[in-house]
Amino acid sequence: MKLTIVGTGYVGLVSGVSFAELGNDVVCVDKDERKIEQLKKGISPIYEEGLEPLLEKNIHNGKIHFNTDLGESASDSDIIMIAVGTPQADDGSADLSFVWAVAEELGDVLPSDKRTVVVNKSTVPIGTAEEVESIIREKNSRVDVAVCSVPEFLREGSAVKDTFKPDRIIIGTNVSWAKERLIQLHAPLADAEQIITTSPHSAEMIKYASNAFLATKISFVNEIANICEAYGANIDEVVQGVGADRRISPHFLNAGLGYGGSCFPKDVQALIALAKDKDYEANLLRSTTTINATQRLKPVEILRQRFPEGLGDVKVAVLGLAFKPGTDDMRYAPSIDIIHELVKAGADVHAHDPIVLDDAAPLLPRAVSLHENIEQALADADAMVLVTEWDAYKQYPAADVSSAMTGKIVVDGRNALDANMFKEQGFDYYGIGRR
Ligand SMILES: NC(=O)c1ccc[n+]([C@@H]2O[C@H](COP(=O)([O-])OP(=O)(O)OC[C@H]3O[C@@H](n4cnc5c(N)ncnc54)[C@H](O)[C@@H]3O)[C@@H](O)[C@H]2O)c1
Ligand SMILES: O=c1ccn([C@@H]2O[C@H](COP(=O)(O)OP(=O)(O)O[C@H]3O[C@H](CO)[C@@H](O)[C@H](O)[C@H]3O)[C@@H](O)[C@H]2O)c(=O)[nH]1
Repeated sequence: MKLTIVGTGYVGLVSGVSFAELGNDVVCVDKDERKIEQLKKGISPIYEEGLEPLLEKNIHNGKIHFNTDLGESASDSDIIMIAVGTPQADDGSADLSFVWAVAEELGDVLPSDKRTVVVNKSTVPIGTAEEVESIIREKNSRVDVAVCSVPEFLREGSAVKDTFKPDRIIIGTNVSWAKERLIQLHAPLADAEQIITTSPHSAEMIKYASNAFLATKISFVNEIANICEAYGANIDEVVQGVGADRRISPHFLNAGLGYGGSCFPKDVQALIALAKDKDYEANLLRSTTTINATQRLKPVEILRQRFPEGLGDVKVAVLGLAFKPGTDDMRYAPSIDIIHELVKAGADVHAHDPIVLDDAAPLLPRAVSLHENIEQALADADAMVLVTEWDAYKQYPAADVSSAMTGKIVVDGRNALDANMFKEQGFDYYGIGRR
């Protein structure tokens, strides 16, 4: 099939490369000329395992092309996917201006003599597919188009794997020819029972509900971890016991510094705003966000207690800047808030990340020192705070941490370190819900 994908962020690029790998002819379009120039050379603008080899291979095979102009491929495509950003607006709702702009453009370029499926892959409020279709039809009343919702569920850091091994594919449309075409496109990726067809409204809600549930699961386990701490119970043992109930499952129950990234924070806010538009107060989701905002500052709270005289001149090594391992994405990363708070309190902060340093700098206070190797960040530190659980940190010997640092305080914000190893080295170890 011939596909055009609009937007080459995580979703557009990973989908484009994956559908090309499956034998489709793909054109990825982005307004960002610099990105398109890089992509034409096989350079991925994002760090994502397994993406660049697939990109190079499919450029070489001629299955994927890149363009800044939507018009060139749109008139010839069987399916056009919208994968542009839907960031958070000031009132918490989803800012749909990029989606509306693409809809306007599609109204100008879609042909009247060919059936085109337009797919919304971006995460958007209920009713957006309908609205995109009316914008297109207002511009061209003779157009033969069906606008559908096929939300994306990939995770950063495992995006390629998730695309080729999805738990489910949601196809939201009430138009039978569009449904058939979309089932045919996605069939190589999933078993028939994994392909769930719904109305566009339900598909749009499935995406928000999935992210809101997962975010709430994280805030739930963090709340339980905080209560564990107060009473001396251990969250690892508690999760093992709770997660053994198959109705709950042990997955996505890692206590830590809460969720960050480009999706959960904005999507939970967008769902709260969507409910409010219909006069419904989403109280559970509000609690999810409140717990999350407090949780990320736990390391600062712990250090304040350890240094009651204040953090002035206390040297703190912060390990990990990206919002999670396996990505260079800094969007809503806990490290940003933690470092800002530490610097505000007068601490001398030295940070490290194996992937993201230069791109992180503009988001951090100027006073922070960024280091390319772990040893430099740890040198003479009074305390170490692990923010992102990169393998490099998990594998770093406690004895080496001990010899590099002056102090003996370690705050393991992701419960990723071996507490006993650190205790054996004489450290005061602080985990989340585990001591
Ligand atoms: N990042 C993820 O892991 C993920 C996963 C699932 C769903 N989503 C959702 O998918 C959507 C895209 O997310 P992302 O992280 O890939 O986005 P992103 O913001 O990283 O990238 C979007 C791209 O779209 C381009 N763009 C904007 N307007 C354009 C236009 N009119 N024409 C052509 N290109 C245009 C931008 O230049 C940018 O390169 C969002 O709604 C997001 O919530 C993201
Ligand atoms: O048990 C857990 C699991 C995750 N996290 C945190 O939650 C955030 C999100 O993690 P993850 O879901 O792995 O990454 P994302 O790439 O943000 O993916 C989420 O957001 C995407 C965008 O909508 C969806 O497509 C995915 O299905 C959904 O998992 C990160 O900060 C993690 O550190 C925890 O604190 N505890």
